[in-house]
Amino acid sequence: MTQSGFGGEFQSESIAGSLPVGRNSPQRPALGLYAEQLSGTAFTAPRHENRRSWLYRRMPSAAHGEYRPLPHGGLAAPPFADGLLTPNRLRWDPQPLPETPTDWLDGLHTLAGNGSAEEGSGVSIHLYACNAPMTGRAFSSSDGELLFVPQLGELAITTEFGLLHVPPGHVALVPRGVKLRVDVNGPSRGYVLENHGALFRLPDLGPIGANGLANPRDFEIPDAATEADTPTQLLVKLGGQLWETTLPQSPFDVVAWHGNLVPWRYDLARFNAIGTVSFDHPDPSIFTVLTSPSGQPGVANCDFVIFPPRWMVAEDTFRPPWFHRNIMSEYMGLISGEYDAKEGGGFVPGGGSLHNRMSAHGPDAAAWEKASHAQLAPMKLDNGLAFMFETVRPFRLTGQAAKTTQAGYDRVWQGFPKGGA
Ligand SMILES: O=C(O)Cc1cc(O)ccc1O
Ligand SMILES: [Fe+2]
Repeated sequence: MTQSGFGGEFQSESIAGSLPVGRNSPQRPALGLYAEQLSGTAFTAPRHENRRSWLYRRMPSAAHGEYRPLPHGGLAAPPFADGLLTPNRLRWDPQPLPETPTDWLDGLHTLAGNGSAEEGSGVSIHLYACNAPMTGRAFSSSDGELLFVPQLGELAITTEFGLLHVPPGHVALVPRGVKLRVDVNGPSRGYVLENHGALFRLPDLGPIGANGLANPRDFEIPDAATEADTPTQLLVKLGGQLWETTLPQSPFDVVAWHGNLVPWRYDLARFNAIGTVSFDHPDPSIFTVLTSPSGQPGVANCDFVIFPPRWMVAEDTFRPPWFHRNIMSEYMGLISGEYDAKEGGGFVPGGGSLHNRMSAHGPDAAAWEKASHAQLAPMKLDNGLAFMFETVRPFRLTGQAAKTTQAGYDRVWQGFPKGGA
């Protein structure tokens, strides 16, 4: 990957001279290629929000037959007509890995969602567990951009813009409508956040200054690459429903492209964590990697937040997350290691938890006990990488999610001694 940046103008050509210079749609593009625009925002979106790219390809995407609905079973898009909305604190074990060959798309199911994919608001949370490459098929979602958060196994995501290798500890984003194929080389598991709302961007830094958190130069952009022609089953998701059609050619036939709507990958180890050097536990917004604004100032449709390895130095402070009730809703996952608010077990890599709008949560009794009596020397938290999808709307669960919750999660907040005289 030769280019990096966030939201900038990029360009790539796999054959010299295939990218038009100084224009987008020449009368006859080089090599008999077809010029095609892909928009991520309305044509008339303000310039600082406007995202689109131009693709120069062997066959126009339009050259396909009728789509037919294809049952999948595990996928849905909000609003879920019968989705469970609950104030209960919920937690899930990691999904079991498949025992028979299962590719990424077959191993994908929707856990929760909010807003409306059709209205362009909210998010869906999908989980995947798979062990086989996607062979002879390609997928794209018309419902939203896809943020991949692998937990086990490296993903090789072939996209129309080129190839992304995404091991655990990295994340990747594929824009809405961009065709992709996910290949794996062993048991693989992870999380996918589908953003139905305003496109993810880097948060403003305010008084932090011009540098810090996720720095734009660390977002890596793929190089244009094409594949040999092979008949391909093309699957698109619209409103949670899969549709399929067969192409005589590979959809990964883009010889050159340019624009500011691109897939990228980001190594979470590059995140420059900022924290207190005096006292008190800062709000977790300090760890925002990406934000999708809701339209209301300062309120996110969705924030993608991480809890990376870092030094804890706060004096006279309860250092883990405090007890809280949050107007925003929090889905958390664990990529590796442990999470400092949960010392009592049960929140393990590949698992997840949900604390919906205003649900009381925070340290479990074991974490509270330990942190209340800990010697407050500077201490490196270096065993763990957790993340949070924090949204303005509460999550509704799919049927599959509601059926698979851990029993007895409420018990982690039992056994506190009563304070007061
Ligand atoms: O609930 C959680 O563990 C996530 C979280 C972490 C934190 O440091 C402060 C608030 C918060 O919701
Ligand atoms: Fe929380």
